[in-house]
Amino acid sequence: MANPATTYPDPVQIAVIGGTGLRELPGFTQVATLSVETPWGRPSSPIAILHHPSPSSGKPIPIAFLSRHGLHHEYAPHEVPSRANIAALRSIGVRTLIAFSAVGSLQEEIRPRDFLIPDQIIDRTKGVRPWTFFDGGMVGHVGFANPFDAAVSAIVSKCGHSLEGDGVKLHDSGTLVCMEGPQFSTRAESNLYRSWGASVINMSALPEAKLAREAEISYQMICMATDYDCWHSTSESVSVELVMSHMKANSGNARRFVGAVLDELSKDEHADVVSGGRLREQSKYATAMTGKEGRTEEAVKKLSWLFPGYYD
Ligand SMILES: CSC[C@H]1O[C@H](OP(=O)(O)O)[C@H](O)[C@@H]1O
Ligand SMILES: Nc1ncnc2[nH]cnc12
Repeated sequence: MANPATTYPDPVQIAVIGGTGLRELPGFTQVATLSVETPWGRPSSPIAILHHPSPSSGKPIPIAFLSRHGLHHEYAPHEVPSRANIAALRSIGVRTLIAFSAVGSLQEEIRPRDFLIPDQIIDRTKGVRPWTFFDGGMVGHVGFANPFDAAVSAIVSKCGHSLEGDGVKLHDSGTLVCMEGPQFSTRAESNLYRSWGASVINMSALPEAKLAREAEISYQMICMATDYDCWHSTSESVSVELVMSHMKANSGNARRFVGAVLDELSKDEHADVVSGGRLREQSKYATAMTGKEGRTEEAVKKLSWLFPGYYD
């Protein structure tokens, strides 16, 4: 499209964050490109609004697409402006977020090019990434025992299995280690994570998943293994070349998988799941602990941008 619109009139409930090797979703009609400025700065890329026909009603369903590392992969994992990304998505109405990630495998049976839907995360980031919206005069605590959304995960899982036999191999659960990077792990670290029973490793799930939870957005990551990290005795250790070669070779399957998930989420029968009702107003109560006298004007202003009406 030569000149897509710069505004979109309706709330956009579903979004995809594309990671390494998945910087766009071809095959959809792009109807708008939004540049959103948030109190936490600008997102890592403009937000593309894509139209996707609902398989149940035929109605066009809007999908937001954001590129985690920027349009040209210019943001390292620790530089990704996750607060701006999540705030911008929430501000346009997003309540369900599918995040894609290239990961290293920590288990023999999770082979390069296999997909995995994680259900747990171990945080190995180093506290250098801003990781909460609730600071500077508004304290808030949200539950994170289950970092991913079980209802969305069940839908993603069904879609992945429907593509099996067609080149897609899916693992339904697993623990994801999110490390700081940008350097890859040492062999001792890789073996330590294996001894903890972890399944896969990346540098991107956090703070993205935590911020999505604070912003009341149901979040599920789809991982695609691109290497055996550096623990495997017979495989070559992870490198950018190795990651990109598997990503490139399997990008058709990755896109088909995400497309199938969007097809399914766009069905009327999932309207409740997609609208994120389970988390609605969670953050209003999570932040109610700071008395009005203790709140700073700046924190209230920023959080009121994210949650209009919560602090009136
Ligand atoms: C290029 S290898 C390391 C890089 O790949 C993954 O990116 P993403 O999660 O955005 O697909 C990993 O998390 C690292 O950022
Ligand atoms: N081995 C690895 N470690 C961290 N992030 C990755 N992304 C892809 N492979 C990875």
